Amino acid sequence: MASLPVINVSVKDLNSDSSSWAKTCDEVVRALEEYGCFIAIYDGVSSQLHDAIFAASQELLDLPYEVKILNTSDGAGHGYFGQSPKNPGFERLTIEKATTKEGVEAFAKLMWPSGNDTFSETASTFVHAVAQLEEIVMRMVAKSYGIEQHYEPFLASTDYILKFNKYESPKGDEPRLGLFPHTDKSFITILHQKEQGKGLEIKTKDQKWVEVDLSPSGFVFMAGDVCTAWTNGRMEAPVHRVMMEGKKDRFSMVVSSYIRDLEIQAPQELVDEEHPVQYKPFEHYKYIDFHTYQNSRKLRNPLKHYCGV
Ligand SMILES: O=C(O)CCC(=O)C(=O)O
Ligand SMILES: [Fe+2]
Repeated sequence: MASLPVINVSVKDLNSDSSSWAKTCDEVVRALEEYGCFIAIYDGVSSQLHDAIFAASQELLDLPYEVKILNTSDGAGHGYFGQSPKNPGFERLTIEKATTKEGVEAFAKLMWPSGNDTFSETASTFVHAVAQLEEIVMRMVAKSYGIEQHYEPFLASTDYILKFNKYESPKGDEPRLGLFPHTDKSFITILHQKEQGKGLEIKTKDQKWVEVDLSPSGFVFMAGDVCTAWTNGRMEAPVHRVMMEGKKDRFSMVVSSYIRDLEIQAPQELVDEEHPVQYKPFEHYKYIDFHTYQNSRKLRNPLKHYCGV
């Protein structure tokens, strides 16, 4: 059975010599062009931080329902999700603007009226470390495509959201859908999981589901729809879902990036006769609004529908 490429992007290994860096750039681009994602091995999240973020997740998800539903969102369609008859056994809380002190502290205050410094510090350290992974990999992509000067402005205009996901194990012996198939509406999404095991599945270009057996040191690095548009279709956001099997609940952490203030448009370097422009320029948050308010879930390809040429 096919499996996703595994690529070491640990800072300590990459800095050692530049030929390994160039080789890793190639691997990253090839994986993202072929699968829209890969498994990154990354040393920026220590095992202590791994344990701390999942302890924080447990503490958060253990809060009473009346508290968790205070996590609302008026824009990006995130906020609390849970106890839905359509998607039983799935629960999620979301911190918006999670790389900012205000974002994390406002969330913590909502959940724990007198604040929760340990939680805030852990969430903040984790999201910064994962954002660093995104930057490392996207610099490789930008360098390989010769579009570094187009990537640079994104760095100052990126919002990160942090999601805490819980999937209950199925009641009987039958596997159960934990999260319906979708592509992410982000620029990039990075996924991390508490314990070794399966759950996440990725659809390949030949329409086969690949099970992702993720280790606690692995991160699934995934292109979102906005990356598809920006790379002029070279890196397609993969359709993915969660399937639950066995007796254990599954916990995952997801960091997604959103580009504000800038128009999303493929750089000229990625447009030529062989690669005519595929998407009209658009704003990321307007695309999110479209997704939130126009019920785009029914569409087979929301990005094409929204801004396809
Ligand atoms: O928990 C997972 O592995 C997948 C989550 C996901 O696809 C999402 O939050 O968009
Ligand atoms: Fe997703």
